[in-house]
Parts: sequence; C-alpha cells; structure tokens
Amino acid sequence: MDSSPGSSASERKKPIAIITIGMAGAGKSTFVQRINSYLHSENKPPYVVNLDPAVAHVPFEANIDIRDTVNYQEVMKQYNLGPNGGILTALNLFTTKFDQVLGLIEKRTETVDYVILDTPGQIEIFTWSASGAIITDAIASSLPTVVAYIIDTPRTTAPATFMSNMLYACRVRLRLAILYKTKLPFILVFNKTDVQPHDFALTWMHDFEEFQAALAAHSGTRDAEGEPTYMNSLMNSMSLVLDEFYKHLKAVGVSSTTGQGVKDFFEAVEGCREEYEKEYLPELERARAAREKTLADAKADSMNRLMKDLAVDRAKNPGFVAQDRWDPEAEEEEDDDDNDTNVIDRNEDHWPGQYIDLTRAQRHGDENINWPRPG
Ligand SMILES: Nc1nc2c(ncn2[C@@H]2O[C@H](COP(=O)(O)OP(=O)(O)OP(=O)(O)O)[C@@H](O)[C@H]2O)c(=O)[nH]1
Repeated sequence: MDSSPGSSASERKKPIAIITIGMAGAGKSTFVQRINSYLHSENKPPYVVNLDPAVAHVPFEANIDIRDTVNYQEVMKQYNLGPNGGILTALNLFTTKFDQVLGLIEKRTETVDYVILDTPGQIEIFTWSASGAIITDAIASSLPTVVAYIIDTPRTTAPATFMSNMLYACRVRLRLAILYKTKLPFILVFNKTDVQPHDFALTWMHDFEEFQAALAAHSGTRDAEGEPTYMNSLMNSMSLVLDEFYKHLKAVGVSSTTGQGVKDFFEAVEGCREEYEKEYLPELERARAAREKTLADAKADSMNRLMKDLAVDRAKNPGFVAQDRWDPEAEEEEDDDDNDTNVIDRNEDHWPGQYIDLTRAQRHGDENINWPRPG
C-alpha cells in the first residue's frame, strides 16, 4: 500500500492484476501461495481470485472462489460432460457473472495493491477459450494487468523442451496481442530454481549462438551422414522467431518452495505497470473509442431508418395512429433476475476462515440451479 507521506487517495496507484498461467504441474498454485504469503509478510495482503473450478484444494486464501458460484461436478452431470468440458463450461458460466467479480474488486481498489488470479490447471482452457479472453479483457480494461507465465525450469533444460515451452508462451502472448491489438505485459517466471537454477535459460534467451551450440551438442540433431536433422533445422529457424519474442519480455527465476526470487518478481511486476500505462493503456483507449464510435454510428443509422419507416407507416395508416397510445395498465412486471446465484467475497461472508476445509458439497444454494443451456 502506498503510505508515503503526502500520498492521498486520489494519488494512490491502482492495484495491479497478476494473471497466472502455466502448464499443469509447473507450480502455479504453489507460486500463487508463495506470492500471497510474501505480500502478507510485506503487509500488503492481495486480493485473490481462484478461477479453477476443479481444484480439490486451494493452498491459499482466495477472496473470490469460482467454486462458490459454480459446482463443477454438478455442471458435468447436468451437461453430460467430461472433466475438460466441465471445467470450460463452469468457467463460461462464471464469466457471465464476471461483472460482479469486477464490482467486488472495485470495492477494494483503495485498500489492496495486488489482485492475483489463479487460472485452471489446464492452460488451454483459459488461454484459448472465449471466457479466458473475456476475463482477461475485463480485468485489463479496469486495472494495470500483467500475465505471469509459470515455467517448470527443471523440465526445460533440454533444448527441445525449452523451445517448445517458449513457443507456447509466445503463442499465448500472440493470442493476447491479436485479441487486444497490443501486447499485455508478460513475465516469464522460471519456477523451481531451488532444483534447477534458471541461468541456462537466460543465456539461451539472450545469446542465440549459445542456444545453437546447445542444440548441436544435443543428441539426435545430426543424422547418420553427419547432416543436421529436420528437427535441428526446424529448431534453428524457430529460435530466430523467438529472438524477437524475447526482446520484449521480462524473465525472472523463482523458487515457490523457498521464496527465493519473489522480490525480483515484484520488481518485474512494477516495471510492467509502466509498460501497461505507456503502451497498453493508450492502445486500449484508442480501441475503446473506435468501438464506441462504430456502435454510436450503427445506432444512429438504425434509429434514422426506424424513424423513416415509422413516418411512412403513420402516413399510410392514420386510423392506427389514433389508437396507438401507451397503456399503463398493460405494463408488464419486470423480470427479476436477481434470484440467481451471486458471486461472493469470502471476506464479507459470515464463515470467515473456514472455506479451505469445506467440502464442495456445501454451496450457497446452487444445487437446484438450472443453468441455461445453449440453444
Ligand atoms: N522443488 C520445487 N517444487 C515446486 C516448486 N513449485 C511447485 N513445486 C511442486 O510442483 C508440483 C506442482 O505444483 P502445483 O503448484 O500443484 O502446480 P500447478 O501448476 O498448480 O499444477 P496444477 O494443479 O496441475 O495446475 C508440486 O509437487 C509442488 O510441490 C518449487 O519452486 N520448487
């Protein structure tokens, strides 16, 4: 929290949102737990949102937990889905309530410095779904936002796995760039550095020739005649593509187990705030203004056409015009859609601190919800 002398509520920086993504097993949840406890120790407790409906145990205290709103098991049953379809549908359903999540976060902007979002373990469910895009867009439109891409460092020491992981990160970044026409700040977090330091990765990222040498030293890169294999040539070309990707990236090494490197991570996050404000925000505002103009033009156009049609109709049917009056008696009662499940902020709930142990059987009356079906 900014408690520097002279700082006032109006000068206070907005909290920064950290969206954590990563391959299953990379250590995402452990990382979120680590940064959460680090921020608590710094007296800056974050606001945490768990977006993984299928996680059995959340090792950190989430302020908002998707599992309180959507029962993933129930969704699988109702829609006759397997685990991945269930997670995706649960996320889709939750996304329809995301305005409430934003409202709850908004209420905390004066008191928190960081909002942390943990995403489903299956990375593609978040990164390639419409829901993931809507959630990212909604957050990034309201707060400075950074994507933390968690990498399992011990499992990327072979040049081929390193490259495939980097390519995946590059694809995720490109996907976000295509969606928003500009790139959200992105941090590569090399996790598990207690087991495997990440220096090799930094060297490979910054020195193309070192990576080529590592590739050449790796078995399977030459065929029986000593010629480079297809795989070798492919990886060489790919590494040229990645070179451009690395230029705009921040990379840090972290051990979520020991806490080593967490401070560096937050320094990178602060650097991303600047990047967001200088690069992302102006683009976002330009895109928003363009979208609003297109919408306003379309609205004005359809209104003009409607008025013209009405004028023609009325000119043709003067008798109808005399009867066409507003009847207050005929006014229908408005639909009350507030009976629906609401997103809860656990801090405002009346069973503080007990949620981690709760079996997911205890919900807030969502057992009888009939979620809308497509079509
Ligand atoms: N040595 C070491 N192990 C870690 C570290 N971070 C996570 N792990 C271990 O890696 C495994 C996976 O960690 P999780 O936090 O469950 O990983 P995840 O990416 O959330 O996995 P999903 O739940 O499948 O999404 C666990 O056994 C963790 O204890 C670390 O920094 N060092």
